[in-house]
Formats: sequence, C-alpha cells, structure tokens
Amino acid sequence: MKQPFARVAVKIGSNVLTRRDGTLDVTRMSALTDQIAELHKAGVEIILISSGAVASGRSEVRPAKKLDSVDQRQLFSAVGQAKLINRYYELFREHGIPVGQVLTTKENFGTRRHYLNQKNCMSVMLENGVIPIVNENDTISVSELMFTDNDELSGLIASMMDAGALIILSNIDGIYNGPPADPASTVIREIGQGKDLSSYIQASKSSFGRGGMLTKTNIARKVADEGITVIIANGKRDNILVDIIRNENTVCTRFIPSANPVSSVKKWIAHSEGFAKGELHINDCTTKILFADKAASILPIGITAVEGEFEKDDIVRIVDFEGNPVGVGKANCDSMQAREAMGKHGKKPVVHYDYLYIE
Ligand SMILES: Nc1ncnc2c1ncn2[C@@H]1O[C@H](COP(=O)(O)OP(=O)(O)O)[C@@H](O)[C@H]1O
Ligand SMILES: N[C@@H](CCC(=O)OP(=O)(O)O)C(=O)O
Repeated sequence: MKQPFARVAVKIGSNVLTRRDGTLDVTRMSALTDQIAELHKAGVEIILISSGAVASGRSEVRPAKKLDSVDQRQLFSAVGQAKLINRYYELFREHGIPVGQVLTTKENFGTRRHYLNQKNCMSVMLENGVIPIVNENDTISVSELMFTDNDELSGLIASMMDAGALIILSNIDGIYNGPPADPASTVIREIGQGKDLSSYIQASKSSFGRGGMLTKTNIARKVADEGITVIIANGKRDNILVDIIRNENTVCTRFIPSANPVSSVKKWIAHSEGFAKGELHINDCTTKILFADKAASILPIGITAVEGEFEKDDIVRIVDFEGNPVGVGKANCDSMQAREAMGKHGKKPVVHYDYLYIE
C-alpha cells in the first residue's frame, strides 16, 4: 500500500508511557513499538522523540534526602533514560530493527554547524535502517536553556529532518473545542492556517507532562506553516499510529500544512528565535513589502534601529514599526556595520531573503 508520508516524526509524551503510579507502562510501549515496526517495514522512515526518562527514573531510586527540582530531574532522568532506551532496544530487537539514542540540548540547535551536525547524525542512521530515538539530555540541560518540553523538541526535529508529518501522541484524542472533561466538547478534526486556538485551551496538564496543550498547539501551527502535516492524537488508543497513517477518519486533530513549504535553511531560522543576539527595527514600508507575495530582503534603507551586538551570521529578530516581532533572520553583517548602513540607499541587504523567515 502506498504510504502518504515517506518520513514521519513521532513524539510520545510522558503520560502515554507511564501508568498512574509513575511506573513505565511497558505494555503501551510494546504496542507502540509494534506499530512503528509495522510502518518501518512498510518503508516509512520513522524518527521517534520519546519522553518518559524522568517519569521512569522516579520509581527506580529513593533519594536519601529531599532534593530540589534540578537535582531530582538530573537524578531521575539519568537513571530513567537508561531504563527507557534499554526497553526500546529490547522491544525493537524482537522485530529485528536496530535503534540508536540521540540525546540533545537546545544549544545544539543554536548554530548552523551544530544543527547540520545533528541532522547528519540522524540522516546516516535512517540511511542505515536505524530508528533514532531522541530525547532532551535532561541530565546536563541548564534549566533556563531547556526546551519548553519535548513538543518543542519534536517540532525542531520534524523540521530539521524534512519529515512529511509530525505525530504528537498524548493522553487525549486531540484538541477539544472546550474543556476536555465537558461532554459537550468535541475534538477539532482539522485546523487551517491562521486559526486562533487560545480560547479553547485550558491551563491543565497531564500529571507527568511539562508543557501542556498550549505549547503543543503553538508548535504544531509553526511546523505546519513550514509545510509539514501535524497530527495530535491519543497514544493510549490501540493501533493509533497505523490508523492515523492509513485511515483518514481516525479521531485526531490535523493541522493543515502550508501549501508553500519553506527551504531547509529557513526552517532552521524559523526555530532559532531563542538564539537571537539582536534586533532590526524596520519601517512601515519595509513591513508591507515583507508581507507582500514577492521575495524581499531587509535593506539598510528600511531599518530604523539596530539593537544589541551581533556578528555576521548571528540570528536577529525583525521588529516592525509598532514594536511587534515579525520574523527572524541571519545577519549578513555585524551590528556595527548595520548601524553604519542604516537608513542609507544602495547598500547590501542586512538580511538576505534566503535567510529570512517571516512569521
Ligand atoms: N482544549 C484542549 N483539548 C485537549 N487537551 C487539553 C485542552 N486544554 C488543555 N488540555 C490538556 O492538555 C493535556 C495534554 O498536554 P500535556 O500534559 O503536555 O501532554 P504530554 O505529556 O503528552 O505532552 C491534556 O491531558 C489536557 O488535560
Ligand atoms: N525529557 C523529559 C521530557 C519531559 C516532557 O517534555 O514531557 P512531555 O510534556 O510529556 O512531552 C523526559 O524524558 O522525562
């Protein structure tokens, strides 16, 4: 059977993999592994982003004294990640599929060199039939520099690996149009571009999750805008992964991808906002040009202020004349040169169109 997607990133949330008491739900892991193996054997390349390290480590150690939240995370994830990957290794081995562990941190996405290095690692794994199993390296991540949660990480991975789809598995059937516990609420089956979902989302999270539904929807929209289908579905439902791929009527929320996919380098820039070293403030006319259909670079004549100190090739935020962030780009010169050229005609672009992502 022809598969709709050649490459799929699958994110499994902590609560899918853990029982109520916090122990690892090996039965669920085994069921999901079977489905991934089925898709893999049908020729779909899978990249797995799996949470569950902290949750599975929690039940393994009894700390001698009360630990602060950083110590807890480091201790539990160190123990739990080993347990988690060991389980995956055994489960996939039953299908004759090799798996490899990729532990990463947010900083590894900060420079283009690090980014391409990671991309190369996962590409070579896929070329050799190995399923990458990715998680944040919680043991060495610095709290302030962590991913909001693994939804953010999965968005980066799907984008970096040019996946056709990102499937986010949680403990819920999709995004509800009201409180999920309210019987009158139903799952929103399709979400088009530009739809504001904030009024539907409650602040509640599952007991082992970190980010909640709001981060999921924000990431999903961003990734879909880059041309990737994003699906939020219930990882606790039997056969969910295979059903999603093969049966369009499966209950889940689908974010319709943009019809104009963005280039690989623009995808990196789109997710690099957190690494921005400075800001370019642009005038009204340049803002209008950027939002028009034609490709346009940021020329010095349209810049009204340059904030922060940055080097050539650093990431900068683009801010409109009202102070709203409108995009992210890679600077073509350093901040001193940008200040010198600002407001002048006939100068080289400060951000070239090929390295500019407008939100
Ligand atoms: N409108 C909504 N539709 C679905 N879930 C919602 C909504 N608003 C809040 N949620 C909550 O978001 C939770 C899923 O997010 P999260 O706890 O981060 O899961 P995960 O651990 O899988 O990443 C659901 O269990 C639900 O309680
Ligand atoms: N890296 C953490 C993941 C925490 C997290 O983001 O969880 P979730 O919100 O369930 O995706 C772990 O493995 O425990």
